[in-house]
Amino acid sequence: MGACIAKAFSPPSSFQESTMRRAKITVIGAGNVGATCAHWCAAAELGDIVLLDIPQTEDMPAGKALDLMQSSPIMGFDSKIVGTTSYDDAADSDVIVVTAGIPRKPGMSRDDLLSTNARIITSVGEEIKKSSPNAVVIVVSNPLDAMVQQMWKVTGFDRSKVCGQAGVLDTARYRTFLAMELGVSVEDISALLMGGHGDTMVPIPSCTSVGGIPVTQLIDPARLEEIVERTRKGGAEIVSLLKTGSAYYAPAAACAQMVEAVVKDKKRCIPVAALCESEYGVGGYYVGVPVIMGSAGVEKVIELNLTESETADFQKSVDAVKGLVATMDELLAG
Ligand SMILES: NC(=O)c1ccc[n+]([C@@H]2O[C@H](COP(=O)([O-])OP(=O)(O)OC[C@H]3O[C@@H](n4cnc5c(N)ncnc54)[C@H](O)[C@@H]3O)[C@@H](O)[C@H]2O)c1
Ligand SMILES: O=C(O)C[C@H](O)C(=O)O
Repeated sequence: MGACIAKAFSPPSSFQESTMRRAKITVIGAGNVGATCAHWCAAAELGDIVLLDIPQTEDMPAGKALDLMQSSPIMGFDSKIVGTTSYDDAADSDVIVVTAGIPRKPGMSRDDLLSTNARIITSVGEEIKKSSPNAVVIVVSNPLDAMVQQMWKVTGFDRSKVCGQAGVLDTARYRTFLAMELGVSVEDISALLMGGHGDTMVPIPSCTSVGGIPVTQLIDPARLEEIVERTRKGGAEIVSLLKTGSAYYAPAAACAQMVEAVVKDKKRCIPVAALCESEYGVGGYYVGVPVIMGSAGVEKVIELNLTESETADFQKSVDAVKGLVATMDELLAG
């Protein structure tokens, strides 16, 4: 009888000592956006995931990580997910998504989060600098453009390694509304929005098409402006519906797309909050622009020829970001 019992599987040592390793993805902030981002990244098997939150949350990150792991046999993924409150577990991450911070509630603007979240980003940035000096850092916390600027300043990382998620989400909202308007597949809509993650975001109609057809041939200017306006206020629309916080499914999916661009070196051409120096004459601020994103992070900022009115709107958006960064610097100095 004993001879029939199979021996416990013991992999050959070459299996155990494999030098291949999966990407290490850390998501900081295990709340709505963070946990959902971990979910999308695991489901797409982008790498092994560390879900990190503050010590006050005690076992919450471990609970969410274990719950996610237990979905793996059903969903069919082998990513490992660890929940923690210690940066030791996040050491030497390849990609870090930062969702730490408070979300807004109805009646608040993203800018109302500035003071609290700037302090949170400062402390998170100091930990990242120590524990994962080679990571590509994708900031999500709001107000986005100021938070990513602060993360870059605190870590001192190369500008290619620190970026912000906003444009992928804003563009996805725009594509969703255009598809709803035209009754076509979202997959056939290609669009670009630039500028800050706020009410001043700038649509670029010459870069918006439906199955290759310029959108301006399918939707009249007045209706298109209404759709753009709904997109600009897309975050507030979700906040007013949810009442307890802000959007997370689409934002988390947007983060996962950026993580995928890095871990698979996809060279995606997507809108990202990137540090623009001479580009677009911005002079050292983070703002949403089209970039090439791959394993090195933001590998190139693409400079477009904008029309006169697009340039004026983009400048207005950049000025709003500069004003917010100045206020943040004063708050942090005070
Ligand atoms: N850029 C975007 O497109 C976008 C989209 C959605 C949300 N957001 C922003 O993302 C942030 C998170 O939103 P949410 O809905 O996940 O909020 P949430 O409250 O559900 O989760 C935030 C988590 O961050 C944690 N946290 C706080 N301080 C921390 C620290 N120092 N270190 C680690 N973790 C910390 C909290 O404990 C909490 O679990 C908000 O600022 C929100 O405005 C941005
Ligand atoms: O609107 C918010 O506060 C969250 C996020 O920036 C969004 O656009 O959904």
